[in-house]
Amino acid sequence: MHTPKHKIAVIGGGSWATANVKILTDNTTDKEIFWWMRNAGAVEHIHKFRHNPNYLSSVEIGVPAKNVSTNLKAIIEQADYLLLNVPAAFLKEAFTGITPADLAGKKIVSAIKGIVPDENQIIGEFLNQHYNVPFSHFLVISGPCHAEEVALEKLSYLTIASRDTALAAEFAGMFNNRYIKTIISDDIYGTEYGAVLKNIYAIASGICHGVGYGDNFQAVLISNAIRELERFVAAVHPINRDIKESAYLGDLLVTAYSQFSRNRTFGNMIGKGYTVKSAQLEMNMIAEGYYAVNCLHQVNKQYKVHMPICTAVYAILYQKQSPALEMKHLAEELS
Ligand SMILES: NC(=O)C1=CN([C@@H]2O[C@H](COP(=O)(O)OP(=O)(O)OC[C@H]3O[C@@H](n4cnc5c(N)ncnc54)[C@H](OP(=O)(O)O)[C@@H]3O)[C@@H](O)[C@H]2O)C=CC1
Ligand SMILES: O=C(CO)COP(=O)(O)O
Repeated sequence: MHTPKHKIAVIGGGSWATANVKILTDNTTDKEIFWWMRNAGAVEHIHKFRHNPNYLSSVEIGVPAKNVSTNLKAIIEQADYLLLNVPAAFLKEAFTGITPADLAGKKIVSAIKGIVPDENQIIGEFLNQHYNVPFSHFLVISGPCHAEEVALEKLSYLTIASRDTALAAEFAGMFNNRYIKTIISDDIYGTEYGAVLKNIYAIASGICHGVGYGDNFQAVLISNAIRELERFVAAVHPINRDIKESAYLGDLLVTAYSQFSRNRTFGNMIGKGYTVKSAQLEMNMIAEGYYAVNCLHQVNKQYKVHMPICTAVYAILYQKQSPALEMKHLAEELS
């Protein structure tokens, strides 16, 4: 019987997990794909109809039915690579019952763009400290890429970062395909934090739009956002990086401007006067920046970086400050 060279388990059942299953399937190198999600009804639907009923439902699923399951431990056991797509706020819950021994020797790729609440850790730090995952086995996937455009096979560029760039290149070889190009990086901290921050700036962008600012102001907001992002990642992990690369600036631009962005959509609703709860219910998808801005507020107590945009978003979402007034104050600070 043929034994595939690599076995990759996609963990999570939302839009990005579904897009990643498609990307991996459309790469034709020798590998076996497994897929875990918590929703038993969705698993049953995929077994029968080969489509995820709840997210990117047009995508045909090429993973064999026997490899799609709600049993996380069993899925992890069979794989050598785990590709994490569970929103950061629910990662601890998803990993209930999983031990460091279960993850021993696994190579773990995070496609999550968030911070684990309460721990206030990005995913690499969280897995390292709570599950003994060595950084040499940890990779990050990021860059400007919306799941909806993957479903349409629109050309996209994703950055794969790891301290071990040979490992990043190995994974890239199983991931790139005719519409996905991959870029290799060794900047895991900058890549993770850059993705976390751009979600918060996309919320700010949506709020500005919601309260009535136009394209002219939004351009100034985003110019300031990239400088704020650069200051923060330089404080956390000072290396020589070009902030104009697509994993940083590119992801900020797509999220701040795209019609597909969950974070921008959420911010727009807040700007228009929705409460956080009603905006979340209306969207039915996860805006990571909402959780992240609270965690970042805690993390930045240590670094004390000047972050007026994050501070304004925090004040609006967590201190019930008026979006219009906060944006008016922020506008006085921008240049
Ligand atoms: N969508 C995109 O284009 C991209 C997303 N990402 C990142 O991927 C990650 C996943 O986001 P995405 O796929 O978009 O999310 P979606 O909003 O599409 O899906 C949300 C996922 O979270 C699960 N979920 C919701 N509530 C809970 C809960 N209380 N406990 C456990 N799980 C829950 C849902 O499970 P269920 O369906 O069972 O409720 C579903 O699988 C995020 O970090 C995001 O930033 C990164 C790049 C692009
Ligand atoms: O990370 C993304 C695009 O690169 C997705 O952003 P949203 O979660 O705001 O849709």
